[in-house]
Parts: sequence; C-alpha cells; structure tokens
Amino acid sequence: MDPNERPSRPPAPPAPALEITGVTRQFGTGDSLVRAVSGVDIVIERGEVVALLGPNGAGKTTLLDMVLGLSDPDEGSIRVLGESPRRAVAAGALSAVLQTGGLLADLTVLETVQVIASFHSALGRVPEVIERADLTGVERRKVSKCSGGEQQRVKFALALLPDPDVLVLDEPTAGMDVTARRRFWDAMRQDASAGRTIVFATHYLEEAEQFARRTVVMNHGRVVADGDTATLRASLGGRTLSARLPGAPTAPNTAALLDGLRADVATAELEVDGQRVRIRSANSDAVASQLLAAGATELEIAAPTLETAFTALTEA
Ligand SMILES: Nc1ncnc2c1ncn2[C@@H]1O[C@H](COP(=O)(O)OP(=O)(O)OP(=O)(O)O)[C@@H](O)[C@H]1O
Repeated sequence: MDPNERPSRPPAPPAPALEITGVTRQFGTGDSLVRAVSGVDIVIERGEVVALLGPNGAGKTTLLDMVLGLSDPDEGSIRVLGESPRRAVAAGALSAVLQTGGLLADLTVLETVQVIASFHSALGRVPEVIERADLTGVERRKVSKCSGGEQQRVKFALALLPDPDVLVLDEPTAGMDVTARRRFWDAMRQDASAGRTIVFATHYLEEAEQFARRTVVMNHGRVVADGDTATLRASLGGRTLSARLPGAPTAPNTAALLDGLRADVATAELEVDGQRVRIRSANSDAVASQLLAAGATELEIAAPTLETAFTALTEA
C-alpha cells in the first residue's frame, strides 16, 4: 500500500435538519431581565414533523426567530442542515410561515406569488405552489379581500417557492376557524408526506396530536418534555374514570372503597363531588373492576388527552 495513501473513511452522515445546542436568549437588564429561551437543546432529523407546544410566553417565537436567523442566540449554537440559519435561508433550504405581516394588500394572490417567485427565479413553480397551498380558484382575488385562512395559505405558498428542505411555521393557524384550520393542515399534510422537515409552533393541542409524531413542550424558556406525541399523552395522561358511588362517601362501604382507591399507587388524582367520583389512574381496568364490584354505576372511562399531559407539565 502506498504509504501516502490515506485509509478511506466512510462518508460523514448527513447533518440533522436542525441542531439547537445550549441556546439561550434574554431581553432587558436588571429587574426587567427576561430569559426568553434558556439552555435549549433540540435535534431534529431530516423528514421529521415536530410540534413545538407551550403556553403564551414560553419562548417558542424567540426560539423560532433564532432558527430562522432573524436574531442570534446570546449563548449556544443553531445549525440548519449543517449550516448557519442565514446561509440556509439564503440557499432556499429553509423558509417560514410567520404569524404576522408580510403581504401587500393591493396585489392579487397570483401577483403576490409571482413577485416573490421572481426573486427566487422560480416562476416555473408558481402553478405547483398555488395548487399545493390550496389556492386554486382564488388566484385573482386581492390579498386584502382574502380571509385570514387564505392569507396564511398565501404565505404557505410563498414559503414553498424555494422548495425548502426545512419549513418552520409559527402558529400558522392562529385566529382561523375550525374549517380554515382543517383546510390549512390538509394542505400541509400532503406536503409533509413528500419528506420535508416541518417544525411548527402551536397553542392547539389537537394540531400536535393530529399532525406531529413528535412534540417538544416548552415552558418558561426551557424544554420540559420532548418525545413521541402519543407516548407523551399516554405517559402523562392516564385514563380518567368517573362513576356514581354506591352510597354517600361517608357510608362505611363507600368510604372503604374510596380509601382503597386513594391508597392505590396507580391513582394520580381522586375527586369526590356529591355521590360522583372522578379518578385519574394508570391502571384504569383494575379501578373499573373495583368500582363495579362495589356497586358503583354510570361508569365512564375517558382516554388520556394531550391536554391533561400539557397541563401537568406546564402548571408544575
Ligand atoms: N423583543 C423582546 N423584548 C423583551 N421581551 C421579549 C421580547 N420578545 C419576547 N420577549 C419576552 O420573552 C418571553 C418569550 O416570548 P415568546 O414570544 O418567545 O413566547 P411564545 O412562546 O412565542 O408566546 P406566544 O405563544 O404568546 O406567542 C416572553 O416573556 C416575552 O414577553
């Protein structure tokens, strides 16, 4: 072997879609100092669809602004497909649908898409993005006459023009009614199946449940949960049972039943309201058997919801 020849190395694996490492961003000083984002680490692989969930002020917008290169972290680093966010945007690999602003009221939908397409040298993609954003039929409408939902779909069309690998959406359906939201997500779902990486912030828990396999929950600038959306819901939720007790809560048999249920390690919550009991338990089958065996009636069992999990995480 030629001594100068280097052993061949396997090619480096492709960089993740998004790598957020130790990111912190604060505003103000002294008493008015706000740590909007505090030590956040998130890695998102290519092709993942991830929901970023959190109450008002959790730091979602601040984080996404940094992902898009609109502001810089005070500490930590952000890489998009191995590049800085600004390079990724300039290369057309990353684009966004933001909450507010950005459209010219006097242009029609088609003119708006054409103007931005000309900046990206993507006039040929106009018909495709109009169709993908579900804007067929409203192309000649002025933006000022479009509904909130249609305007968000126009922004979605603009974001699709560079055919980005990574799409970031900051509460894209805020303020839309249920039908408009469904229409927006139908358009998005078709697009995600084509393999694009999608990260979206939302307040609507059902959007995370229906659309994202993975959910990251933020609270007070930190990541408080990150995982499979269904697992997150199941692990934190537990099932909720409600039933009519066989007698008054103080009657000996009923009191003994309630004491037993309270002592059960699987019981996460137990509330008695008159003759009705509500129990959140990780072992709902056993609780249901005990209730029925003791003569309880009107038994109802509800599946865990992401809302229960979210409340447990963000009210802590
Ligand atoms: N430019 C700024 N100057 C001062 N404080 C700011 C600024 N931007 C954000 N903040 C504060 O940082 C915190 C996080 O705000 P951010 O908008 O990122 O939260 P969010 O999770 O996106 O909330 P929402 O769901 O309401 O949009 C809040 O306390 C907010 O008041």
